[in-house]
Amino acid sequence: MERIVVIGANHAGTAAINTILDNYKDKEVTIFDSNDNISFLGCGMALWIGNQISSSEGLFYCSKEIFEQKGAKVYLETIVYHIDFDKKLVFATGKDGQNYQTPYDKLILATGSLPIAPTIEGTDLKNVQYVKLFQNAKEVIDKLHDGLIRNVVVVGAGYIGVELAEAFNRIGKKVTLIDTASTCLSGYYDREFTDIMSKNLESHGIKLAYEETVTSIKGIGKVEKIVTDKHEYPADMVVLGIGFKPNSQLGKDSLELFKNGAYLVNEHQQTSQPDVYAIGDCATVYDNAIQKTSYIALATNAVRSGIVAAHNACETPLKSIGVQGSNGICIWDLKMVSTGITLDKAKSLGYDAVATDYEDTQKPDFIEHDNYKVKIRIVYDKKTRIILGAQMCSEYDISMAIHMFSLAIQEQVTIDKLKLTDIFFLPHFNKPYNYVTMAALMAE
Ligand SMILES: Cc1cc2nc3c(=O)[nH]c(=O)nc-3n(C[C@H](O)[C@H](O)[C@H](O)COP(=O)(O)OP(=O)(O)OC[C@H]3O[C@@H](n4cnc5c(N)ncnc54)[C@H](O)[C@@H]3O)c2cc1C
Ligand SMILES: NC(=O)c1ccc[n+]([C@@H]2O[C@H](COP(=O)([O-])OP(=O)(O)OC[C@H]3O[C@@H](n4cnc5c(N)ncnc54)[C@H](O)[C@@H]3O)[C@@H](O)[C@H]2O)c1
Repeated sequence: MERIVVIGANHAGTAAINTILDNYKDKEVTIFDSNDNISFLGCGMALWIGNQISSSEGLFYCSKEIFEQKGAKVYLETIVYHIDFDKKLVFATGKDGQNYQTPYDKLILATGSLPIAPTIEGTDLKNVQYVKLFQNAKEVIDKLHDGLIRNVVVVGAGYIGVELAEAFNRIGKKVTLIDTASTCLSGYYDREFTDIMSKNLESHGIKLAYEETVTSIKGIGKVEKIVTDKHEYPADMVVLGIGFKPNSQLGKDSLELFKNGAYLVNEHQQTSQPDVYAIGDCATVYDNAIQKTSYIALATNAVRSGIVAAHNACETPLKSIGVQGSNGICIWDLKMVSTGITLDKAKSLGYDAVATDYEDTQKPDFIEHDNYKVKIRIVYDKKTRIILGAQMCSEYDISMAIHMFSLAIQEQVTIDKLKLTDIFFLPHFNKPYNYVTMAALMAE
């Protein structure tokens, strides 16, 4: 029986494991994960902290028991500390001290990512929190319950930072949001969109501290304030959300790596050793927007790469079709979605890129209720006309529309082709001259 070992059983690992166990009954699957839980949806953390959901119960969709019922051997709270890639052996130690030396025919690395730690004084103080694991969220919530936390400073105004700033504000904390960049969500949207989010955050009382670099975190035993190159802010809790780095410790000396340290994989999710696959946040993706290998840490990418690796590891050839980094955020009533690259990023990468913008209400004016404004930007290459990215925001749920742009980028569709694309009309949903068509028609 072919032996498949999977290291890491969160989103990427879970997708790979379920695909193997559900489709290939003739495989012996062994799973190691250092954590005591599987499949925690980090996206629920802000909802849980902000009291928008009553408990964390629904934030898991798989378990050790489910894998075991399907026939896998599962070792949780067991750290893999070494892999002998020549002898094809995985070395691990359990919480109880038990040692494992497990041979494999195929190995799937799903070790994910780690939060980036800033190299500043004070990160070891009490109440300086990273927010990645279920345990991190629980610790934050337990501390919030003791009533002594009033001022929360969130460092990093990316997706985690903005979502958590809202969550802390919702439960009555005084929140300061710091970023070195000149705006929030700068990796995902152009300024025309991020300004709307900044206004949204400010209007709810969140203090924005952009273009500031944290120089130290101060306190005696526990955090008391945070110092930047421009100001000081009182802080009873500091949350660090300045991005993820791939966790490629186990294979860094044996496998080829991308410039940020992620395992470099091909379209079959194979690393530089053909029997070793890497998936999710520890691996690269192929970014269709820029037609290059890249790194985009998202649960959706993790799941898809897990499915691809599982089939290939089980001798069913399957190619990854690449990703566009499609993403979304909802802060209070403001929904923002994007895919591909922003105009800023396109220009910085050397594209002769331009954007076409349009703003309108979602539905005809005679629809008097729930008829919100929608703002759209489509970024495209002036020479090739190929769509490079799209951004949308509204109080209306426009999220599904971004998927069309995701597919358009994947398939290298031009802005001109979009002009006359068949988009249906019904007043309950949209206008005959809808904003997607209008934005495309107005392209230079
Ligand atoms: C607060 C928050 C909100 C998020 N919201 C979203 C969202 O809304 N949408 C979205 O698409 N993405 C979101 N993400 C990102 C998403 O969670 C990650 O992209 C996803 O978790 C990646 O999955 P993964 O399985 O590749 O890696 P990870 O989730 O990092 O899992 C890696 C697993 O490997 C195990 N492991 C690591 N090293 C070892 C070892 N040596 N031995 C044994 N086990 C090991 C770890 O215990 C872990 O279980 C969010 C992340 C956070 C933190
Ligand atoms: N809604 C979602 O889809 C969602 C939600 C949460 C997280 N995620 C994903 O999880 C991953 C991690 O999220 P994240 O928010 O940590 O990363 P991110 O890349 O979204 O944001 C990091 C932010 O930190 C800032 N930054 C970097 N160094 C800094 C420093 N020294 N001081 C202050 N600011 C600094 C950056 O300018 C950026 O705004 C991302 O890939 C993200 O897309 C997605």
